[in-house]
Parts: sequence; structure tokens; C-alpha cells
Amino acid sequence: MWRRATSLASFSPLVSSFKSSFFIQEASRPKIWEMFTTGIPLQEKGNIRPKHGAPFITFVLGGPGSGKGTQCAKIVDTYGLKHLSAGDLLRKEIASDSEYGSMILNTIRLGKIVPSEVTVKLLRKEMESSDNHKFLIDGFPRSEENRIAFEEIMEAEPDIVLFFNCPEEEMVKRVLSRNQGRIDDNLHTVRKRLKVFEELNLPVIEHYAKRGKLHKIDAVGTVDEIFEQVRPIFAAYERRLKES
Ligand SMILES: Nc1ncnc2c1ncn2[C@@H]1O[C@H](COP(=O)(O)OP(=O)(O)OP(=O)(O)O)[C@@H](O)[C@H]1O
Ligand SMILES: O=c1ccn([C@@H]2O[C@H](COP(=O)(O)O)[C@@H](O)[C@H]2O)c(=O)[nH]1
Ligand SMILES: [Mg+2]
Repeated sequence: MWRRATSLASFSPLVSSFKSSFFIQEASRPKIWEMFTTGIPLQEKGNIRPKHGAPFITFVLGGPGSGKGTQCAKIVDTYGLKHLSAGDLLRKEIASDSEYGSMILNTIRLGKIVPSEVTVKLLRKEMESSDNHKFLIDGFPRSEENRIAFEEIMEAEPDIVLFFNCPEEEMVKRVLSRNQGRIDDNLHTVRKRLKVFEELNLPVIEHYAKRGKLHKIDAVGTVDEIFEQVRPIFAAYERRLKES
């Protein structure tokens, strides 16, 4: 299992920004230190091997319907990464009737972004309990606030960032024909999601482009054609991906 010790001191600017944006009643939500610790002392985990000190992290970005989930399935099959779809984790929270379920449902229905501390907490839980330390994080970070929250709390940055670049009309067409019963797969919400993507996700993409981590993929074509652009990106990390 992978776990990084995090310093509470480094949370403080983040915590205050959360306080202004996070609309759950102060009294009814857990304190920050309760949310980001498992409560299990490091030595009791017993499964931390030094060679797993640095996980391999890929962020998978792109607008709604650009094909992130479809390509993630192929990456998992070929390279064995652990797929963590932030959207799927949030939908699971709704289904499990958790305390944040109705807030998450309303946020997704409106095509908006769930507060960072909720999403990062879900990702962190999955990452800490995984025996696979190569992560494919799909549909996250959605905003600069998400990105900063993840990097501060996890004390980690992605090794690579994939951006599936797709024209809007194609994304709308794909979402509207997806047929998986998602509450946000309708014209009204997809228009809102596209706007949120442009306003909040593009700055994240620009950030990683500046840091030389971004791989821009033309997301038009068949699924296999698109995967042929993805394959060499991971092939370059073959040695690291083979480490258990
Ligand atoms: N290259 C492609 N050509 C045509 N259709 C595709 C292609 N890739 C994926 N699709 C289809 O488009 C729809 C959206 O794909 P997918 O769910 O992978 O997108 P996504 O980026 O994960 O979307 P979201 O952000 O909404 O979760 C699905 O029905 C999928 O089968
Ligand atoms: O980090 C995230 C990821 C997702 N959301 C919300 O969920 C929906 C659906 O996400 P998909 O990745 O398309 O499955 C998205 O529109 C957001 O409302 C989020 O808030 N934060
Ligand atoms: Mg998806």
C-alpha cells in the first residue's frame, strides 16, 4: 500500500480557500485533519515497500465525451495501471447514500465541480488502499483548485498528463448517444460542462503544458487509431511500468 505522510501545516492556505468555497455547513462536516488521515499509524500498514515510495501518476484530461474512459480501458489492458475515474467515484458516493451524496448529485446535475476536498479524499482513499502504485486518474483535476489541492495533500505531481483534444460538436454527439443513463448526458448539462471545461480545466492543461508534462492527443478517429497515439507515450515508461 502506498501512503505519504502529509504535513498539516502545508494545508493551511488550502484550508482557508476551501472555507470560502465549500458550502457544506461548517458544523456538520468533519474537520480537515479527520478528512485526510486514515487514522492508521504508518507502521501498522505493514505493506509499504521503499521501492513504492514514488507512485506513477497519470492524469487523463479532456472535455465531456472526448473518450477518456474509453482510452483508459485500453491503457489498463495494455499497461496494467489502476484506473481511478473521479466521476465514477463521485457517482459511487451518490449510490452509497453517503453524507455528501445529495450535494454531489446536485453538482453533477448542474455540470459544476464538486469541492476539491471531497474528490481528493475519495482519490486518496483509493490510492492508499491500492497494491498497484501506477495510477490512471481520469477526469481530474478539473480546475486549478483541484490541482493544487491534490498536489498539496498527496505531496505528489503527475508524471504525465494526457489531454484528449476533441471538437465540441463531436463531444456533444458522443455524450448524447452514450446511453448509459447518466443524469448529465443531456444537451443542457453538456453545454454547461463544456463551458466549465473551457473556463476551469483549460488552465490546468496550460499549467502542465508549461511544465513539459502534457501529451496532446487528437481525439477524433476510431478508438484504435487514437490508442496508437497513446501507446508510445506509455512505451517510453516501459521499465518503470513493469516494476511491481
Ligand atoms: N473514438 C471514438 N469515436 C466514436 N465514439 C467514441 C470514441 N471514443 C469513445 N466513444 C464513445 O463516446 C462516448 C463517450 O466516451 P467516454 O465515456 O469514453 O468519454 P469521456 O471522456 O470519459 O466522457 P465523460 O467526461 O463524460 O465521462 C461513449 O459512448 C464512447 O463509446
Ligand atoms: O474531479 C471531478 C470529476 C467529476 N466531477 C463531476 O462529475 C461529473 C462527471 O464527471 P466525468 O469525469 O465526466 O465522469 C462532472 O461533470 C462534474 O460534475 C467533479 O466535480 N470533479
Ligand atoms: Mg468518463
